[in-house]
Amino acid sequence: MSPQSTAATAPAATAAPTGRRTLRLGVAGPVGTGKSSLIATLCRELSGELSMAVVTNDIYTDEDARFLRSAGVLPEERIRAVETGACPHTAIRDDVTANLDAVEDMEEDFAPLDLVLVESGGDNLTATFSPALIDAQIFCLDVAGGGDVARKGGPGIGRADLLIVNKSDLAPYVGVDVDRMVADAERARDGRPVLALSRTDEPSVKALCDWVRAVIGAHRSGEHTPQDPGPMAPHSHGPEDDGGHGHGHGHGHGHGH
Ligand SMILES: Nc1nc2c(ncn2[C@@H]2O[C@H](COP(=O)(O)OP(=O)(O)OP(=O)(O)O)[C@@H](O)[C@H]2O)c(=O)[nH]1
Repeated sequence: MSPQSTAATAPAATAAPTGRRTLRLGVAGPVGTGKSSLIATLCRELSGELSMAVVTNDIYTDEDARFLRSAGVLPEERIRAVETGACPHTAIRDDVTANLDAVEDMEEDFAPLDLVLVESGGDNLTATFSPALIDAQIFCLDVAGGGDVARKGGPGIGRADLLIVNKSDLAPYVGVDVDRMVADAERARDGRPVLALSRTDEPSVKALCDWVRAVIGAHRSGEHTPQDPGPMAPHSHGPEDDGGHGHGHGHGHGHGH
């Protein structure tokens, strides 16, 4: 793989003097699907064997970073917040400068890092990371969003490196057939992996960790190629979307959640 070779503005992931190469892994998905919890789980499970850091994105707050710090899953200084001040997808796709700065700072401050997790602010079904920012990405849905969501497709569902169907423990309470939701998602993904996850289901947590380890291995050996799932669908903001705070980039979302 040639990491970030697609973007002149994106230098290759910092090759630490030891030769270890950091995997930059994005986690995107609609609001409340469990992105922060998934990242907390990964930190809890993997920080004993990997050197890790986290960059969170929120529109106006550092709430996700505070949640992760209070969870005590990593030393506080390894968790940093980027306040996007605009739609989350802007900072992970259109102008990734603030995130790239944060990721590079982390890689420099804690070299050698094995894994930097970048959490997108909760957005809609079409928000994905630019390969100028990350090497691989997880897209996170949950059963509470409804069993039909996986069928709706879109770049994250269709082409993220891993699709998570999260909170599988809640499926009986929300009338969702997890196996069917996973099968629908697999159909939309041309063989790319789908994982039903619950933080309370150990085998699923282990499968998630194994996937991350495998991507790190492939990244190091040059077998992993960052994919661009594709851009946002064209869209436009109505005044009610704007909430009076002025996005300034003239579009809106079809929130799918
Ligand atoms: N039952 C259950 N609840 C979960 C699971 N994972 C996360 N949650 C809950 O789902 C809610 C949202 O989780 P978060 O991790 O904050 O979701 P998020 O996607 O980071 O949310 P935003 O940052 O607001 O977009 C919280 O109440 C979590 O405790 C899970 O595996 N099972």
